[in-house]
Amino acid sequence: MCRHSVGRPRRATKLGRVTGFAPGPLDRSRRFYVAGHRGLVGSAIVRRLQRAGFTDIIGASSGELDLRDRDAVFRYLEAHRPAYLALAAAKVGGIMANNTYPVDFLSENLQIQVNVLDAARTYGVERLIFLGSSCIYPKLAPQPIREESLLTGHLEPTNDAYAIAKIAGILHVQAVRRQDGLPWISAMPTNLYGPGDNFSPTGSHVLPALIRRYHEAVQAGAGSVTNWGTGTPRREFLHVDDLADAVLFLLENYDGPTQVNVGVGRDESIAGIAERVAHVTGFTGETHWDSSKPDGTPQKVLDVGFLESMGWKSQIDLASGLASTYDWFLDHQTTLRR
Ligand SMILES: NC(=O)C1=CN([C@@H]2O[C@H](COP(=O)(O)OP(=O)(O)OC[C@H]3O[C@@H](n4cnc5c(N)ncnc54)[C@H](OP(=O)(O)O)[C@@H]3O)[C@@H](O)[C@H]2O)C=CC1
Ligand SMILES: C[C@H]1O[C@H](OP(=O)(O)OP(=O)(O)OC[C@H]2O[C@@H](n3cnc4c(=O)[nH]c(N)nc43)[C@H](O)[C@@H]2O)[C@@H](O)[C@@H](O)C1=O
Repeated sequence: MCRHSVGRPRRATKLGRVTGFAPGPLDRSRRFYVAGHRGLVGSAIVRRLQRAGFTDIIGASSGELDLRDRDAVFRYLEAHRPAYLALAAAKVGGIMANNTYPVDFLSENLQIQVNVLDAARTYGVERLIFLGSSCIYPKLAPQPIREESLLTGHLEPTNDAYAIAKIAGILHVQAVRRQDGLPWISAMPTNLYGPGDNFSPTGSHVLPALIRRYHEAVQAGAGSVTNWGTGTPRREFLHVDDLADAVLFLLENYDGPTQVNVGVGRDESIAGIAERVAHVTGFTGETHWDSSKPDGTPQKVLDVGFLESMGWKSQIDLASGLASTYDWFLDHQTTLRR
């Protein structure tokens, strides 16, 4: 097994932030593997890396490389030997998909993570970022949610299986840091949206679902739409291009065991979000709520103080992000991936 130690000795602070050690810029000519490069997040990371001048970015679709296949993953890493890796491949879905298929969300994500992280360790990936999700935090964590809230309470039942897989990923990265001294890190994004999202009516997250629903209502001349739940839960939304920027920022500026929250630090009710989407799509009818569908966690907004203390802040406000995502949806309606 290859064991690479990168950088000078480190000293951890309370949040695990490292003092006296700066990871520094990544070498733009070295190979960067973006696992999940066709997804919402992976494709945004590729765009960000290209803009930053990376010249050797690799990826493989799930058809070309099923990351649940351990032998295939090891063969891929052995053949390609990336220096850097962003793990943005996962089984991902909204509240209904998570609630309906918990075994798939637990099992597939554990397999993908364990295979990729083990192979990356074996073949000496020097810098790696693992992506989790804000659902790793307890359902009733104090808001805004700080990184220290991890493992302090019960999870939201609609996504507990997915959350457990993601928590295992965080621990996996921390264990590699402890055992091998590699400067691998984890980031926990809040709810994301943007170009390349999954707009499936049943499988997607709320924003793409509402964009499609309101758009189709306008097209059909419908007088009302019905959304899931009560509309009272509160969520925070980060544009995926901001997340991709944070991913590169963290790889170049952060080296610590604590998973880093990535968000905007502001939330809004789902009913408020629905009003925004109605406005963007030009829908003027009524909105109804189907309370037989799950609300999920009542509120989820991240404390982003840790990331902001390092010098990063989100740039894309929800109004303009929503407008550009709707434009993207209009341009890609006929070629949506789901
Ligand atoms: N979307 C969101 O709101 C949030 C996402 N995240 C995290 O970001 C990461 C990426 O999510 P997102 O981009 O939204 O998800 P997407 O569903 O858009 O993309 C997931 C990607 O994973 C790949 N993938 C899935 N299963 C396999 C497999 N068995 N083998 C190979 N590749 C596979 C897919 O490849 P292919 O296209 O080739 O099939 C796809 O490109 C996840 O870790 C997720 O937890 C975190 C917080 C919020
Ligand atoms: C990112 C995050 O995403 C999921 O958790 P979630 O935050 O609950 O995400 P969601 O976007 O699916 O729903 C947010 C809220 O919106 C309401 N809602 C209304 N109408 C629709 C609707 O049509 N579709 C959806 N999906 N939700 C709707 C819905 O009832 C809920 O109250 C998990 O996958 C979790 O694992 C995870 O990581």
